[in-house]
Amino acid sequence: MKALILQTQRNMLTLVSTRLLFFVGDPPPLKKLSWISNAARLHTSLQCQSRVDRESGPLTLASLGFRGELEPVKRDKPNELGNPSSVIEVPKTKAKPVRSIGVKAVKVKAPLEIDSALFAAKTFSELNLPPLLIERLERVGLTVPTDVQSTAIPTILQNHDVVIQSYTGSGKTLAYLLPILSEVGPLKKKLSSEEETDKRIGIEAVIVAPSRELGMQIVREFEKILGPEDKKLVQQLVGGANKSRQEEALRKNKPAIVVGTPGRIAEISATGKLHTHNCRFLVLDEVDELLSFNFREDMHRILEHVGRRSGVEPSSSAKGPLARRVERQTILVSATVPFSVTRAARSWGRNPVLVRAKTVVPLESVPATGPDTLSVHTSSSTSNTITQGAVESLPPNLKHFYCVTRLQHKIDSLRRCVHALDAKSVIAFMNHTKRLKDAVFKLEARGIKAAELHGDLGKLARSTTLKKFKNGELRILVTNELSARGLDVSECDLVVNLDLPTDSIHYAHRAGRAGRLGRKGSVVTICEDSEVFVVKKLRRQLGIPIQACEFTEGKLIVSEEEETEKEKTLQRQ
Ligand SMILES: Nc1ncnc2c1ncn2[C@@H]1O[C@H](COP(=O)(O)OP(=O)(O)OP(=O)(O)O)[C@@H](O)[C@H]1O
Repeated sequence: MKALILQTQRNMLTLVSTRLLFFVGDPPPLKKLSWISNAARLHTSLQCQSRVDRESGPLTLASLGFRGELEPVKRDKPNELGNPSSVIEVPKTKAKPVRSIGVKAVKVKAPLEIDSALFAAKTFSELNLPPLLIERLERVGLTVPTDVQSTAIPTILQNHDVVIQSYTGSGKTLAYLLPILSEVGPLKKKLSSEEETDKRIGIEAVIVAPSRELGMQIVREFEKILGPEDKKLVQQLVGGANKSRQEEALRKNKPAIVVGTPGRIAEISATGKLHTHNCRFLVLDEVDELLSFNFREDMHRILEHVGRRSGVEPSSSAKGPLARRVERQTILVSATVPFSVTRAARSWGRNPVLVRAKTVVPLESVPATGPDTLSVHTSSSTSNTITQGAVESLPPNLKHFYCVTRLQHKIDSLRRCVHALDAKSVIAFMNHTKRLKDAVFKLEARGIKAAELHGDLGKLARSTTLKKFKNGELRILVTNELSARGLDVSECDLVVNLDLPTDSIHYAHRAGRAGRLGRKGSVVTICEDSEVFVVKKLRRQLGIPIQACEFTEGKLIVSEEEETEKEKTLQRQ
């Protein structure tokens, strides 16, 4: 009996520890228990290290380490950002202190004062980037940073662990890529000879993305700046590609930066062919997606083997390279930052800060409790708070519509929609992979060049289709959730939901494929009559106008909507 009780207690401890590893989601299913017990053992040692000292003062220019030339400008003069004052007042949050095992109770802080003029850089050269890097940026026509870049770059250069949240297509990739290139590789800042002799070996930056397409896109962004002469500094480690060739390239080229998908990075890391103990930067792009259950095991390996968490001393029992690990800077990026990300960032980083467009706030001033998903089935009383992130993830120039049609007429509605809006480059989202082919067939039969893109296709087919779409050889890309995250096709001017997204976060990421970097774009949801209530719920959750429309005689006609009593009541709740 005693043995049975002891065993039960042990099992319970294992489950509790595992939940704390990622601070997200529901407990894993029983079939994962063997992994869980290993993870729990590891976690027990980590838990002791996870308490980090937090500086108690507010985040100021000085705390970010900026020099005199960036001192605050006069308060009463409008600054270059158009703010009435040069100081951004971050409102006091109403969050209560959080108490959860493994996460330190969070104190609500007084309003912060951060100099916004600092983040109003008009050129990349004002951002303290090395001259060689500026030269390369100019060579490819990049001279003016976006808001999120002018905020994130100096913050990352000051070694802060950061969460970068900014709407889709606002340039988050360069926001972390440039500070990395100013510290790693041939374009970096010139170091003193003393520092230069302290040569590091192995990988210095690991960038993780949830899909091959996004991984490859990030690699291309690096290569664009590095040029043919230095492009071997970066190695892609995406799934679906030849693993032996990737391993060979690691051995031969000795890259300093790797970009890949969690599965492939974890796989090669487990073979001992990827040396990441000296890694200084760990970037999780689309972090909220990477925290999903699908990636847990691989992410766990990556988080444990890439450098050492900031503020955590190597454990006394660690031997060999483990004992000599370099402290890493953790950078988490997404247009949507649910509570799971805030919690994870607090646990993995030292004094992490949240960069949101033109502002920087300590993460501890941001609430970290609440549901992690924005399902359209959540009650409307909670939806207001939980969807704040989704609203901020939408590009301001997008127009949102919905049109009602019968299921069998959806493709016809899509054709009319494309013609009425004269859209040149369209991404149409569906939920079921098997139906994509049929939709493409119907579109082609109507004389529209279209192709399908989904995860069941081979790597070559995926990249060929994407290339054709980017080149303008295809007018409509019919796809599933695979393309909702990170895909950057600057010409895309229309996103169509042929099936409804599951929640407002998915709506936001799908919508964000259009209207990139300040361009105009439209999002049209084609739904059945019985689905209109879901669209209205999304509209309420996101706080954006999604107007009812129809397409008649080649024109988009926006209809006036009468709010029913029932809707008004729902809205008041
Ligand atoms: N400062 C800049 N000047 C000109 N173009 C830029 C600049 N910064 C980024 N871009 C371009 O803007 C496009 C969108 O950038 P990026 O893909 O990084 O956006 P994002 O915020 O990561 O979007 P998502 O959330 O959808 O992943 C890219 O084509 C990129 O090359």
